[in-house]
Amino acid sequence: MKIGLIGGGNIGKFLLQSINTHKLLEDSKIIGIYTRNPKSAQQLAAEYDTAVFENIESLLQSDVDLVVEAATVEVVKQNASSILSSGKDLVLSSVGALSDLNFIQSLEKICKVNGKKIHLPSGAIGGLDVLKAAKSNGELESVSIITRKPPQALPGAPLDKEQVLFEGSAREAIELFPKNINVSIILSLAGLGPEKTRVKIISDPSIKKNSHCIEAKGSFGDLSIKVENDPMPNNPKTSYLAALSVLSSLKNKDAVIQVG
Ligand SMILES: NC(=O)C1=CN([C@@H]2O[C@H](COP(=O)(O)OP(=O)(O)OC[C@H]3O[C@@H](n4cnc5c(N)ncnc54)[C@H](OP(=O)(O)O)[C@@H]3O)[C@@H](O)[C@H]2O)C=CC1
Ligand SMILES: O=C([O-])CC(=O)C(=O)O
Repeated sequence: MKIGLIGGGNIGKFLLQSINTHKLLEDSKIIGIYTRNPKSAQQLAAEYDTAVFENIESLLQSDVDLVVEAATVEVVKQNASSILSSGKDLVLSSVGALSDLNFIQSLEKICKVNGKKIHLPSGAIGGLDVLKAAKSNGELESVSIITRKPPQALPGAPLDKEQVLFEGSAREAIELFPKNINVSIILSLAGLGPEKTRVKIISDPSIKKNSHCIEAKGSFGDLSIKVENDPMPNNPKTSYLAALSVLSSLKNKDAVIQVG
């Protein structure tokens, strides 16, 4: 599989290392990278044996089979349609871009017309399998997530005391914290949607890990799950698990035996 990568930050570099250097994905290679800063694209290309796409247009015209986005919510909003229309599958890190039902429906249409797929990794959380099963008979009643991060990972957080920075719906949360709460949107997509998914974001100077506590109720019973994530070394906003989940999506996307 020929992969094109957008974004050369934490997740992008992790994928370059895992796929191009350590060859963890059989018969696959990241053949080119597009990122905002051309200098850093050149450096990454030299270090990880890949090419540079000067712009999105050249990525679209290339022969990559699949594009992995590891950039921003905005990049997905601007480019997802043209990537799928150009005949490439898409794997998203910035799943927060899919908080708008109309946008999802328009992408779905493009996928159907072009025979393409969008893969949404579970990111920095777990429990999506439970929510999908629980809502299959329409009897999932409530879903919430409490995200707790160190203040260095959150915009506008005080360094000296714990503070609730946000409480509301997943739709509002991703508008205000697009780099921090993509998890609430993947949770919404598996469960009750972005209006009905309750979110609390807490800045906590006493912790080093990014934790996500998910609770759900329905006719199945109760779910309570806590993930305590080590952050990526260079970006405390991003949990290591988020990067691993993108690699896992790539590994499993064509598996003949699907788990979960
Ligand atoms: N689903 C989930 O659970 C999680 C999702 N995420 C999301 O995944 C995405 C990637 O995360 P991470 O790797 O940590 O982020 P980083 O900030 O480390 O890297 C982002 C990369 O995207 C590039 N970029 C920014 N804007 C553009 C643009 N307009 N066009 C092209 N490239 C651009 C940046 O370039 P430059 O270096 O020039 O700024 C940088 O290389 C983020 O949106 C993040 O919020 C993160 C964690 C969990
Ligand atoms: O990495 C995390 O713990 C969560 C995160 O940043 C996001 O969902 O955007």
